[in-house]
Amino acid sequence: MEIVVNSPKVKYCDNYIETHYDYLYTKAEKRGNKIEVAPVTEHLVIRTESKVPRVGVMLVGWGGNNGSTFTAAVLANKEGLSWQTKKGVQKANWYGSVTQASTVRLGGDVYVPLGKLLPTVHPDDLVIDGWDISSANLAEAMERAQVLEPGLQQQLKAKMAALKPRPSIYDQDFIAANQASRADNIIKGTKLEQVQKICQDIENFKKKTNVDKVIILWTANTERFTEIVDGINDTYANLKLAISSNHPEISPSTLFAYAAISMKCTYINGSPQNTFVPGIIEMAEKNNVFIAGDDFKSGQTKIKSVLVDFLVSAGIKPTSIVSYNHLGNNDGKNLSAPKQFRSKEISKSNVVDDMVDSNDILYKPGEKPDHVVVIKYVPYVGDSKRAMDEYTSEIMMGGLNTIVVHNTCEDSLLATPIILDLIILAELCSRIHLKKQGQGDREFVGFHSVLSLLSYLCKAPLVPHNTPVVNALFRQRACIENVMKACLGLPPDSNMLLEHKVPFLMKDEVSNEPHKKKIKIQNGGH
Ligand SMILES: NC(=O)c1ccc[n+]([C@@H]2O[C@H](COP(=O)([O-])OP(=O)(O)OC[C@H]3O[C@@H](n4cnc5c(N)ncnc54)[C@H](O)[C@@H]3O)[C@@H](O)[C@H]2O)c1
Ligand SMILES: O=P([O-])([O-])O[C@@H]1[C@@H](O)[C@H](O)[C@@H](O)[C@H](O)[C@@H]1O
Repeated sequence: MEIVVNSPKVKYCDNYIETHYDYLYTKAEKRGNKIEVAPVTEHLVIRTESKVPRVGVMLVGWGGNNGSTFTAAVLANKEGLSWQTKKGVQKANWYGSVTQASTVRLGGDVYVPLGKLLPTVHPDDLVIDGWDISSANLAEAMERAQVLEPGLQQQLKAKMAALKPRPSIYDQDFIAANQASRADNIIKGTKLEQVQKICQDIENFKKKTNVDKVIILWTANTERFTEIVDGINDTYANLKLAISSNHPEISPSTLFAYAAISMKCTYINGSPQNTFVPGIIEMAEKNNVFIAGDDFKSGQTKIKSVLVDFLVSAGIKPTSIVSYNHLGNNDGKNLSAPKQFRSKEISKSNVVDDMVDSNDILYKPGEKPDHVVVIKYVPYVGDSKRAMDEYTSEIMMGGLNTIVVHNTCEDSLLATPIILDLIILAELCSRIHLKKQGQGDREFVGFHSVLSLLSYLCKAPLVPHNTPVVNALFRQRACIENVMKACLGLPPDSNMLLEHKVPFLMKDEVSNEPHKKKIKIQNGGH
């Protein structure tokens, strides 16, 4: 299925799609008791390279529940596998992926898969590799994860067994002590030597697979937060020196990010820790490399960013949010340690700030709902995360409304499609370049290195300095959809549907006779 835009503003060239796009937005400023508002139009030229490269993905934590499940899902979908379950035959699919299983309205009642709006990497074509502190091969990891049905695992076993994670950087100071028993596959040496080895691994992977681009994604365990120390990790130069001097406060995830950026590879953080210390952000900006994160937005938080948005935008005041969950996978085991839980608690707690701050009718300055996050490790339930949420809100005249949500799922089957979308959308963004119209031979430029367009997929979106954090889920999704439409010269869906409301815009013009309501009078009723 091919989308062809009929517009003088859209040019289909051999290697790219080019559009002349008027980007409209509004500037508003409070001045005393006045608010000054001005519509702004930026006349842009947007160029999207249409040749999709051969993409390699290197997962840090490849042998984990998410890493092994993602790899199995790519193979199972590529081979069109199906397997017997107690409810019948199940076929491989990408449910939960916004690029593969969600649609966007092009116009009228025509909907297309979001991932088909522009040329994007096909999941079947991804080449996967990675690192793990555990030496288990991917078949052993898949079995250990207890996520996928045996009928599927059996079909994948041989191929997965051939995949072996590369030795990784292990630092017991950053993840829970209970992870030490897994650490039998580590790179010895100083931090600089470890970074150099990671760079060699990336180079080796590129040569072995002949991929055009490599994206590196952290799906390893949650680390404790790194302390931001002036002179150590506060600038790119200091970070470089700190690594050379083997400073203990440089985490494995920051070392991976440093290596990735050194190799010009996009780096994505699927966990909540602050991998992106200021020195890394400066390094990414100076090297014009994408970084994105933090912490996959997969389940309980995703629902929260919809429910609170609904409540606040409906003028209802959430006053207490209690998010409890328990799970029994290794992620849960790692999070049972206080410092690692604290990283997750932070990323799960800030997700309502933008919605609360948007409504000063409900909330006084600085006022927030009570918000509690609880995570418990219960080995027996494995990857089947049980989440229970209670939302208490004030409604009018002193009324209270309490919403309780119970949500059970295989956590890794929620995170795996998020990993796919992060990879596909990050790669697409690397092929989009813009400039202002009328700038002649001025260079096209790409998005800012901090790829906030991926916020939809992250609990704690990393954004460029001094720019707003958006957590409301459908605003985040609209950002992705509308940027992709802009690359086709198409306007955002305003949802006004005036073509169905204003007679002279309606397809079959209707008479302007006032609409006579037929009111049935029954029993002389009033
Ligand atoms: N729904 C979800 O599963 C979900 C949602 C949001 C975030 N996350 C985050 O994703 C990450 C992975 O989740 P998971 O369920 O796959 O966990 P997991 O424990 O099953 O997998 C993590 C893997 O990372 C490995 N590892 C740990 N430190 C490493 C290092 N320094 N280098 C390389 N490998 C290392 C471990 O050996 C393990 O195999 C966690 O940080 C988790 O908090 C998961
Ligand atoms: O994405 P989400 O469901 O809000 O949050 C999840 C937590 O509830 C879970 O305890 C943790 O193990 C997962 O890594 C994930 O972060």
